[in-house]
Amino acid sequence: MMPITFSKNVFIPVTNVCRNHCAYCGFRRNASDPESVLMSEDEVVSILRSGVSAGCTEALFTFGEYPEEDPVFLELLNEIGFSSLTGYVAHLSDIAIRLGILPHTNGGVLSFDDLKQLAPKNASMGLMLETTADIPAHKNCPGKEPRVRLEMIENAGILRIPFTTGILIGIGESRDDRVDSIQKIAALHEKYGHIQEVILQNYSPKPNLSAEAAKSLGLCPPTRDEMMETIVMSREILPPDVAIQVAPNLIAPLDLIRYGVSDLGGISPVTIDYINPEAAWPKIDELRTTLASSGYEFNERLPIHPDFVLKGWSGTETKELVAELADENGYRKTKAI
Ligand SMILES: O=c1nc2n(C[C@H](O)[C@H](O)[C@H](O)CO)c3cc(O)ccc3cc-2c(=O)[nH]1
Ligand SMILES: C[C@H]1O[C@@H](n2cnc3c(N)ncnc32)[C@H](O)[C@@H]1O
Ligand code: MET
Ligand code: SF4
Repeated sequence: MMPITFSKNVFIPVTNVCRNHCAYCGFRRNASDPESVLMSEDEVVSILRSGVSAGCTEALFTFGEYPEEDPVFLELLNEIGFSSLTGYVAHLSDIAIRLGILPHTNGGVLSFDDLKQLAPKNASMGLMLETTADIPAHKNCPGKEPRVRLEMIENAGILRIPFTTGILIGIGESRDDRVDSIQKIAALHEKYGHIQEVILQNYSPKPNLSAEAAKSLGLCPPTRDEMMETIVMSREILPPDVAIQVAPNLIAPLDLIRYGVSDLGGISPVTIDYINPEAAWPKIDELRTTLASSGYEFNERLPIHPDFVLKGWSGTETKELVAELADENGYRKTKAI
């Protein structure tokens, strides 16, 4: 039986400033908001060090998309010596690699040149397609245009970046839209072979939007049955080498496995899920015990999936560290005691 996989990560929310205004997002802030954040190098280093001490292999750099479009943010970035957020994230990635933890960047849409700059410093990267439908929740979100997202996923293929994408379920899309989104991902994978996993993420309501407002925008958390149906549909469309991931802090994963879920994503013993801060991480040992009682092995992987480790696809500057952290099958090497 195929093992269920996960990675041990630390979440680094470099900035919550973002040019998009996704209605479902509780993470985003305006640059002028007192709660807006641009993490300092010292803050990032301290999280990276805690991650390394806890045995994590993944530094998940997640942030708002092109916040530099706001002059207030650009000023803050300039003050710390950078002219682009990509430049700053590249610098932080260098530090992560030096400390012994592998970058996986998901900061929304990036231009071809920005992707090219970050690719060598990342074990893998990600961008959720979200949906190919034109939905009210994506009003005022230039970076959530399906065309723009599909183009970046294609660019990642051209650059041979091991890639994570997926769809967000319950944001106003129809069943047919879900099928269309998964078909578009499958078509890109057929062309480039770079999709390592597809996340089926259930929309989870945030306190900054009233239930009424959410409803009027078409936002509605999917039922468990809808999730199962989407897993079955995705498993039929995607080739078997693409893993299907659900987030174990957003949905109980056990009985979803027999429908096709094979990965539980990044789980952190150190940081919270800054995108879904209300949803605590399950304990890795408890998950392992529950899975074992149903006959499943729970194997730790790196942010880059085993097949891609074996194919040697990780960013050039991460290769040495990947070789150090992976075993001969591409999984996380069990540490010598
Ligand atoms: O903790 C989270 N991790 C998220 N991750 C991280 C993910 O769980 C793992 O880090 C990847 O499987 C790589 O190991 C994402 C990664 C992507 O590339 C794209 C989207 C996401 C979304 C989330 C998320 O909402 N919360
Ligand atoms: C990083 C990814 O997090 C997802 N994301 C953003 N907001 C929410 C939410 N309320 N519930 C679940 N997932 C969310 C999006 O799919 C984004 O691309
Ligand atoms: N801003 C990026 C995106 O939506 C990643 C983080 S979302 C909270 O794609
Ligand atoms: S989901 Fe990502 S792109 Fe959308 S507003 Fe939030 S941070 Fe920005």
